[in-house]
Amino acid sequence: MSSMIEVRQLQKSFGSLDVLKKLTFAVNPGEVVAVIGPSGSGKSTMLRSLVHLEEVTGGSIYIHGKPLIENGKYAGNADIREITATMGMVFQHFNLFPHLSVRGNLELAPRTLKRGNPQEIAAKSKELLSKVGLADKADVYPSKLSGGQKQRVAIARALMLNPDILLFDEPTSALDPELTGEVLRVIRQLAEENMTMIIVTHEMSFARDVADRVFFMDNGEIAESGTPEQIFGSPRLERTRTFLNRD
Ligand SMILES: Nc1ncnc2c1ncn2[C@@H]1O[C@H](COP(=O)(O)OP(=O)(O)OP(=O)(O)O)[C@@H](O)[C@H]1O
Repeated sequence: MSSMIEVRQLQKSFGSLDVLKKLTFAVNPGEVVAVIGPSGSGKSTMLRSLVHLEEVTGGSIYIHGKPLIENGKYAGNADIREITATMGMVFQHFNLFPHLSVRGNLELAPRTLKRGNPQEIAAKSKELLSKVGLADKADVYPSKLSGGQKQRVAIARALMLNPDILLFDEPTSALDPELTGEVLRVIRQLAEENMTMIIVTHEMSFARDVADRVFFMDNGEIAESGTPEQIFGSPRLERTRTFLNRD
């Protein structure tokens, strides 16, 4: 089985600050990986590097075995837009376009990339809004939605291009506590449907429940990785335990 995504020796520096220090990992199809770790450990930068929102300073990224980046350089023969379109990203602050309706937000990327005709794209956006429980909000503008609704729109939007992998950067951190459940339920449902996902989160009980594997990032490295039982249960994992107890 080839990996959905494989990362080798990935490095990222901002000036003299080494934010990612030779990260190496692979995620298999259908796997859910939760990434936890202290603030500033490089979790967001790692996700942003995967989708080409950051220029890395070294290492390689392969998507479905196809090189996106090799030895820090964008692989010449790869169509970066095609490869990164196989990944959907959901941000902490939703990043919806305020001037577009909910449906407009969903349909912009597939229309721009000409993924289907307008009728097909409209049918898909309708289907995905139903999936996240927002069928009645298609014509509403983001400013009229709650944070939980905005994040569910963002998830539906990320699904519009049929991504092979979804990346979540602290999807519930900007939400009032009573709104996190509705977003976590959607993510849990995607996990049950075998969507491959990497989820950066501070929701420890959610990570424990939904993840097949947990990465504990510390200071630009994956300090520990293992099943939720190993990460959350083992007294051996000293650094992780200190972090979990502090949180
Ligand atoms: N554009 C940038 N320029 C300079 N430094 C940056 C930039 N983006 C991130 N950093 C630094 O990189 C380090 C890692 O940041 P990153 O946001 O990836 O951490 P994180 O683990 O996601 O933290 P948090 O949990 O607070 O979101 C931090 O020290 C941060 O200040």
